[in-house]
Amino acid sequence: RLTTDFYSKSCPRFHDIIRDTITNKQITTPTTAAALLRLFFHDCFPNGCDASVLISSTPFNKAERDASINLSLPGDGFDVIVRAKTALELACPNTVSCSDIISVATRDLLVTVGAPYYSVYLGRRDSRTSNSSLISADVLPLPSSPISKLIQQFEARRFSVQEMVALSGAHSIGFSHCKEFAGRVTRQDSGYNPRFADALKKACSNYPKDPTLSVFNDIMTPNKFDNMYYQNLPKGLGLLESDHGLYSDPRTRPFVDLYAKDQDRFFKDFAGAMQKLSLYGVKTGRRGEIRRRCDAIN
Ligand code: HEM
Ligand SMILES: [Ca+2]
Repeated sequence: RLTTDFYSKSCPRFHDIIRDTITNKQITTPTTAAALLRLFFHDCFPNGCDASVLISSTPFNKAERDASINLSLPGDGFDVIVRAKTALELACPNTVSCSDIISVATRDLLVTVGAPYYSVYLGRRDSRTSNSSLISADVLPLPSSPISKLIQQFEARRFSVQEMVALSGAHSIGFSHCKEFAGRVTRQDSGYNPRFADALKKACSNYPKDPTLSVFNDIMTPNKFDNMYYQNLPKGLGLLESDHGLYSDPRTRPFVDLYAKDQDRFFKDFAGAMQKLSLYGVKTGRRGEIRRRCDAIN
């Protein structure tokens, strides 16, 4: 029941306003694209794309964004949505949902860093709840999880093994904090390229004292969305254990090889999987609301 032209009458400048907002933000803060992409994943994957991750906690409710796995979600992802919502409320009050804004802003930011375009269907409504306890029941993938567990988590949401590998291409941009992979750096059987392991040891040597230390997910082309992520994996240049696992496991490796060789195929499959992710568990009609502010239920 969602349509691509949902706001064409009620808010004709919808797409222009989002594009202006994300362009300004990405120029001043080039980490925004990766920040919002991860935020979008953490909104959609647990309970559907309903902007539940944007809700702030109150004295009576600990919200999703304060679940421990979400504490590292970068502020710039939240900020770009606040900016777009503010501009859209001025142009078309009480009309555009926060979940539609996240979906389109993510797509538009991805395009600015070189990712393929895909249409985003619109008409989502926003959740009326957000509860951190839902997130702690490990519904989001952990870098230390075995590939079998990751496959299960994606298949439980009707994403195939191939779609999981394509979506993991998101790690073509952005960075990870040292604590997410530091344990792997000192292991002999880590699968890291030895020179890469040495560089990581150096980069992270002070991480217990400085938890902000982080490393690019794709050391070769960190700010460009491309298939380099897959080319890195066979060389031992995958940063997270879960990245490396996609290459070492026979169920996922054929897709890593495919995408490493064929960027067009990767782009086609990534675009399809992102469109599918953006439709996962969406709420329409009375199951949701158009939030007036993205960080609070009406
Ligand atoms: C397959 C299982 C996955 C695991 C285990 C995983 C895990 C992680 C971890 C631990 C980080 C580092 C976070 C930090 O230190 O701040 C990260 C970063 C990131 N993840 Fe994933 N992720 C997975 C799949 C995905 C998917 C499907 C997407 C999007 C479609 C995604 C998008 C991102 C992005 C864009 C970043 C960089 C964030 C930034 O630079 O601010 N990840 N991921
Ligand atoms: Ca959600």
